[in-house]
Amino acid sequence: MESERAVLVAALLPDFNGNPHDPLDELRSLAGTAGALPVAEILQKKGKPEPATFIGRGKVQEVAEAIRLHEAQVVIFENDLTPRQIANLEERVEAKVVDRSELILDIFASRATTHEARLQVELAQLQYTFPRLRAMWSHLERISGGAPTGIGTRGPGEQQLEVDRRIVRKKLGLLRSQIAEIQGRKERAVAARNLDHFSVGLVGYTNAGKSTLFNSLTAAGTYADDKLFATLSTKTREWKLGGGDAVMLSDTVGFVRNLPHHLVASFKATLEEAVHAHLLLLVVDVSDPHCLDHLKTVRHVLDDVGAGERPFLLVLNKIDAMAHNADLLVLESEHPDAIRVSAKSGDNLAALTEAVRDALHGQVQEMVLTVDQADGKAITFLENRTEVLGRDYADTTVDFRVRIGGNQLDRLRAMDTTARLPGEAEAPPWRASRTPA
Ligand SMILES: Nc1nc2c(ncn2[C@@H]2O[C@H](COP(=O)(O)OP(=O)(O)OP(=O)(O)O)[C@@H](O)[C@H]2O)c(=O)[nH]1
Ligand SMILES: [Mg+2]
Repeated sequence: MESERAVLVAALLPDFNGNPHDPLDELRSLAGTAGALPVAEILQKKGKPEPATFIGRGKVQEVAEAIRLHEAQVVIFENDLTPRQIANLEERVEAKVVDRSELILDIFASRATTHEARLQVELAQLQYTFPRLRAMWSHLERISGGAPTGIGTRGPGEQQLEVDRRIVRKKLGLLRSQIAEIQGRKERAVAARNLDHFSVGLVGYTNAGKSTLFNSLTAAGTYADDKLFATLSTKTREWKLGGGDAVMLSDTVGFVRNLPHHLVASFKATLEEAVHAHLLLLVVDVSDPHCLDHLKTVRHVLDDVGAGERPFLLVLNKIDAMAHNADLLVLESEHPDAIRVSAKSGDNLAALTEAVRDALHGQVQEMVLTVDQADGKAITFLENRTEVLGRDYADTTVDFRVRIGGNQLDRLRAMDTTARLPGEAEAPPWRASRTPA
């Protein structure tokens, strides 16, 4: 299929949070990922958007000329537009107009390979379209010569709109319940797995090399590609660290600046799998001159999904392809424990493995657990699964002094025994297990 020729447009408002030196940098790669060929770029600095067309009248003219000159078929906006603005712009420039959210939704739609991801994208797209139905219809009416323009607004168009709305609402409900069902099943599986294993999540900006790293570390065949959002669904495999140690490693969807709101909402559960990981590997592509911005974005999204406080290791990837990068120096001074690797060549992956192994063993704590003397289940577990350093008998209870791994402790708690940890009843298991007894 031939690429659509695209004119890229950005209105730089005071709250613009992209790259000030190259404001269209990200939109360019998003457009390329969606299969468009950017042929012209138009910028406008503005204090606030024009209500009708977002950019000013003169700029609209410029866009229309660029379309003619470069024989472009589509205009892609860095900004999100209202349905009315899109309709107005399309009329004036005589080409299709797409905004940033639509573009990202489109990419996600083309990438969704699992059932769950397809449902999630469909939900996000419908949610995005829903408030636009009215504008879409009146727009259609206008370009079809203003079909049934009866008195006021109660024409067939309005009835059609109601029907459409009802259909969409029903469909939204159906999608939500289907997704909830899949996710419920998955959550239970993840929870069960996390009790048995130490889990590690790969997170990072899209195209950072997460899947490549995942493949190198687990010798698995996950789809890696030089495209944004190559991975939409979380994949988990065992990662053998050597010396009999193993953790569960998860590959996840990449992040990008200003992810459309609906997309974050419908992918929240997928992103939240990262929340449940015991350790996050935050992968940064240091061959990208904007890697500091990318890291900022990633931390932002992690905060959004409630994973901002998870323990993490910073992984500086693509050191083989690194040019001089001022951002890298900043990163390394702020994160002295960051690990430089090349997922592609395998360089320094041993150091990464070592760091994860440290994190795994760092979880082992010495603590005192009190159990009832009659609680055979707890006592058997402690005797067989932990290193018992001492036993102190009281009337009906016994205090075990043990060295116990965090996941062992979680498992013990899930078994519903009488084992208790003084003063930690309120704390979540993983935080608790890190607090020395
Ligand atoms: N030079 C170099 N390229 C790498 C390295 N690691 C990954 N790449 C390339 O970077 C591109 C993106 O890799 P992926 O592993 O798909 O990235 P990702 O983070 O999974 O991307 P999404 O799933 O889209 O978020 C691919 O073309 C990889 O071959 C590396 O260490 N060095
Ligand atoms: Mg990937």
